[in-house]
Amino acid sequence: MSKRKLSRQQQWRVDKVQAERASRAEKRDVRDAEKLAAGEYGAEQPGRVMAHFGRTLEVRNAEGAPVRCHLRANLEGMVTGDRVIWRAGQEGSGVVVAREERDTVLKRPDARGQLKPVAANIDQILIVFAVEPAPHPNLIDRYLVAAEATDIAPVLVLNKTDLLPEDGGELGKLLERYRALGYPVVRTTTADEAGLDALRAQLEGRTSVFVGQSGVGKSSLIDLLLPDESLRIGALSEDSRKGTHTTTTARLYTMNRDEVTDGELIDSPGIREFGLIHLTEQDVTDGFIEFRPFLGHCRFRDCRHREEPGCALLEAVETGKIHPERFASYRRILDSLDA
Ligand SMILES: Nc1nc2c(ncn2[C@@H]2O[C@H](COP(=O)(O)OP(=O)(O)OP(=O)(O)O)[C@@H](O)[C@H]2O)c(=O)[nH]1
Ligand SMILES: [Zn+2]
Repeated sequence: MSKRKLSRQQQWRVDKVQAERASRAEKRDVRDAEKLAAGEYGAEQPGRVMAHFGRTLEVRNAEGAPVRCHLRANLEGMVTGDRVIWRAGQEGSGVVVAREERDTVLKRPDARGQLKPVAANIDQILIVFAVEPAPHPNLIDRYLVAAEATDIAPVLVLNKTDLLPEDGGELGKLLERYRALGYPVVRTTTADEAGLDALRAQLEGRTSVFVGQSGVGKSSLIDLLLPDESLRIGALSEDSRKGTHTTTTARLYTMNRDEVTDGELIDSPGIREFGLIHLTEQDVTDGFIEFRPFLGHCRFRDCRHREEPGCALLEAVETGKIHPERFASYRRILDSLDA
């Protein structure tokens, strides 16, 4: 009895809080609508979301300057990288009135395990690995599968090439295998001036994210690419001092060199960990791009490509059209899903 009463009271409180929130949002929307109608906001213009803090967005205007904007109440779920339409208000702030269609979207599971967008309009995922700690080929394949599932182009970045033996070693051979599959491969080292030249060329004119296991040098690379580092680190630590969640939300950085904009990075701790997310068996099969010509050609329609007679994938491995190590890696990733 008392339990039911309590829960009814709780329900009442929840309803009240929600009603108040809706009413506030509605009032703000009415105010916005009035201001828009009264011409208090400027003309519609394009912008890009650089960061977001709840319903407040940092939007980059056409001149590249940041503008603090709020969202109209009917808009939801903006993420860093979104292209938006906004209108300037008074005192340098603005209001976002629409979101443009996304080319791509990167998702991550939230605390409840549901996939949520974290960044949009990314052109390429840079999978960083290093001579030290050496990558397990299985790990590279896992990242590639996760990238293929997003439709964002993956690029392999081998860092710490200063530690590579003269002949390129095993890693050199491994890289050639991925290059033969059609993946771009870029070599970097933070140990010499020209060590990032190839990477810079790959980043030019595109929006990129860096992913990869701990210790491969992601921070070192990003620090060199964004020499305005003190600003970046300052912003992060200031936010964490305030105890907000800002450090975990993604931010878009523009790389400026000699006054020329040569590329954009979207970065956050969550994005760096991308690739170790949950995958389905279908994602894994689709993520091995060289399997594609053989899929659908197995004798049995429900072939799981284990020991089935007439398996087109196993035949392709036999005849050397699929590398046995890639196939073994495929099996290992599938087995890890079952576990
Ligand atoms: N020899 C060599 N060492 C490097 C190079 N790049 C980075 N390092 C070193 O590798 C270590 C790890 O670099 P980080 O940049 O912290 O790696 P990270 O990927 O950001 O690691 P997490 O922050 O753990 O995700 C540091 O001691 C760097 O100085 C390189 O090109 N050559
Ligand atoms: Zn098969």
